[in-house]
Amino acid sequence: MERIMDHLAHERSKAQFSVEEMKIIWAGSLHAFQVSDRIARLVASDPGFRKDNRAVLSRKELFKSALRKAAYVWKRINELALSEEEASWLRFYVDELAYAYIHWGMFVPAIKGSATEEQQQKWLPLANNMQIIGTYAQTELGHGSNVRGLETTATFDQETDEFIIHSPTLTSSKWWPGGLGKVATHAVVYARLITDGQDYGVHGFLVQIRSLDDHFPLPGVTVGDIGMKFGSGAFNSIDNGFLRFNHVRIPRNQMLMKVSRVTRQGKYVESNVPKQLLYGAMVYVRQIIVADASIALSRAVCIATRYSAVRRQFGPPHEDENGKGVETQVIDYKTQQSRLFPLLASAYAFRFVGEWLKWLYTDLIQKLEANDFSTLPEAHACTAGLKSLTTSAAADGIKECWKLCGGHGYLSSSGLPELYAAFVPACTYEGDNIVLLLQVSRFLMKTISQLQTGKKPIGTTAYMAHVEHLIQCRCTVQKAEDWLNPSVILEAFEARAIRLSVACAENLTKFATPLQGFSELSPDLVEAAVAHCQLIVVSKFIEKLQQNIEGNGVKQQLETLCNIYCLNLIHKHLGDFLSTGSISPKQASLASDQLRSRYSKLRSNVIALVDAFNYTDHFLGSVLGRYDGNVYPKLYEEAWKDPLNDSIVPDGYHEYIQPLLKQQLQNARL
Ligand SMILES: CCCCCCCCCCCCCCCCCCCCCCCC(=O)SCCNC(=O)CCNC(=O)[C@H](O)C(C)(C)COP(=O)(O)OP(=O)(O)OC[C@H]1O[C@@H](n2cnc3c(N)ncnc32)[C@H](O)[C@@H]1OP(=O)(O)O
Ligand SMILES: Cc1cc2nc3c(=O)[nH]c(=O)nc-3n(C[C@H](O)[C@H](O)[C@H](O)COP(=O)(O)OP(=O)(O)OC[C@H]3O[C@@H](n4cnc5c(N)ncnc54)[C@H](O)[C@@H]3O)c2cc1C
Repeated sequence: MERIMDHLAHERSKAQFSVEEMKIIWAGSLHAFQVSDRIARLVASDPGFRKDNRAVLSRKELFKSALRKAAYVWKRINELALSEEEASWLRFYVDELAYAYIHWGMFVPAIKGSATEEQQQKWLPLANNMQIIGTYAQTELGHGSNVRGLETTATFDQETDEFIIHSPTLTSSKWWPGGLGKVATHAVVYARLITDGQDYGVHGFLVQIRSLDDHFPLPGVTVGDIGMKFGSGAFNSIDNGFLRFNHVRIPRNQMLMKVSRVTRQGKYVESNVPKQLLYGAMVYVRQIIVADASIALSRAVCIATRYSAVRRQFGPPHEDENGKGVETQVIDYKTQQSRLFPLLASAYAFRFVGEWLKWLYTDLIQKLEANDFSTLPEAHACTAGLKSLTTSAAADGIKECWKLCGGHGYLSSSGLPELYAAFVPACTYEGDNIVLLLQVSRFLMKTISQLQTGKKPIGTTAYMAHVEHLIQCRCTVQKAEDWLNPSVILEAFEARAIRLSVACAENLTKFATPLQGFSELSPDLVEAAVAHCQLIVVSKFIEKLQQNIEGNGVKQQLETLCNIYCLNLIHKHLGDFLSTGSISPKQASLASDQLRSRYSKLRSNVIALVDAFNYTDHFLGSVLGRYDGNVYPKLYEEAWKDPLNDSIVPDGYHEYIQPLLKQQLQNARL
């Protein structure tokens, strides 16, 4: 036991940089670090936030436990008079999916984004004080991705000055909204607005669904939970629900009227803001999900890295720091490094691109407030594309981390199965990842077509202004070290991205209609979108390194991580880089050489690099990822806690095992 604890300490002593300074870089600022650190410790030390028994709870127990915790979170926020920032950190570190995620993450932002000032003044105080609990009811049984295909209707009745909300078909039943099944009192419901016999498409409406007195559904409302979801724990603590309306009436002023409104006379009036603002809550949540992807991936990587340093298998006998003969740490196998280190680099890359995306979103909001809508298409493309890219990579990465931990990774106590089950739906919710990439490709094709009109591309598409150069340039790498030059990397990624996009644009012209072309070429368009999004991540990582980065050795570690992130992408997408002529086969081979050498350079720092995430053992929730590396005794201890071990002889022995054994014995005697 002692040896293992010493082992991680020895790993930490090998770090070539200041972990404390890296913690600040990871958190985003000294202030963010201090607040998050304080709240993380507060949560970890409070027995009310225990979560180690989640995997063995039944659905009902799990749900009730999540309700208790959500109420306790609210109590502590008020008792401690936490600021909004501190409250968000508290919810984050409690790490229990509950209705509050949708209430704060979607219901409140939907009101902020789509309601008029007057409506906000009425509804936001109620929501902010949790006097009402809200959900975001968009998806239906028959349509999720295709929002324009939603079937729920909101028909204006001029006589009573009300909307009649109705579910005309089974497929129009709302299906999936979180917190809807058993908790929410109100919902932002997306429905087709019909007035004067005309259908004006999907709009948002604020609808009360349960009584504030006895919590029963209001007349005309049928509501319930959609059932168990993948994995133990994970999303089963939340009540994703179904909802049907039978001619439910709401006052006219509960239509969210920022984008358009219906007058007392039933006239439909559009305002001067783009109708896409109706989808504003989705843009908001997508940028949060990118931040969440870096968190989820970094948790898994932290677990797999610490465990890989503790675990020993095979190998020529080595001497450890105390001169004892030991087997090889699995982290020293090159295959383990080539699977794990790019994931560590991705966690950092996604953290930085998430930080940038948060800035882009804040900038968008400021512009929208000044009636400047010019950056909305780019913000939509970036949030959609990066949400897709980072969640797909993080979900795959978590699964890889579980395999990197061998058999023990499959145990609930490793924390990895639940982390995977809780995170993988991020590839679907808030927009299916493929559908979102197709949105990005549409944006790219539009940008390319506008190049011919002389319109200058801006922001993340600014590189497209150099299309002529990027289409014919040749990568200058001649030796492995040349791959450490950020401008060489950037140009290779820009060339690959634009060449894939231009090829799609050219191929699209060969079809009878753009629609047919888009459909036939959609796999290619998705690849072009991925290349563009990877370029964004690469360029934001490189930009981060150009900032003033303090701390002993911190910048050097980030440079190594950046190199690994980029070179591994080249390695993984070699087909793209070679087929577009962005690099040559010889340069690809030099990139692989450089990648191997970066792994060796990173090796002695990896434990410190995961320590820099500053995750408490409570938050990690993993025996394999414990800070002290004391894995084996704790695994044994955890095993004893399983309810099956409550009794020596299992329940069911007398009914099913004993008679069987006796029968065999009798048969043998006969
Ligand atoms: C120390 C460490 C530090 C840590 C830092 C901080 C950590 C923070 C961590 C936080 C943790 C929080 C964890 C969060 C986890 C959350 C938990 C659970 C949450 C679950 C929520 C799930 C909720 C949902 O799923 S809600 C339902 C979402 N549904 C969808 O997304 C549907 C997808 N479909 C669509 O979006 C559209 O319908 C679309 C775009 C596919 C269809 O488009 P289409 O072109 O057919 O139609 P139009 O609608 O007509 O579009 C025309 C036009 O508009 C443009 N456009 C489309 N969408 C948008 C938009 N959103 N914004 C702007 N513009 C848009 C489109 O591109 C077209 O443009 P053109 O120019 O005409 O081409
Ligand atoms: C855990 C969880 C929580 C959720 N929470 C909420 C919530 O709070 N509120 C809410 O309203 N919704 C919620 N949802 C619903 C979610 O937003 C939708 O499931 C999501 O938008 C995907 O839509 P879909 O299910 O219709 O998938 P579909 O669109 O039916 O996708 C099925 C397949 O078809 C493919 N496909 C679809 N369209 C195209 C296309 N045009 N081109 C190419 N391929 C295509 C997809 O890539 C996918 O492979 C939640 C979902 C989950 C899993």
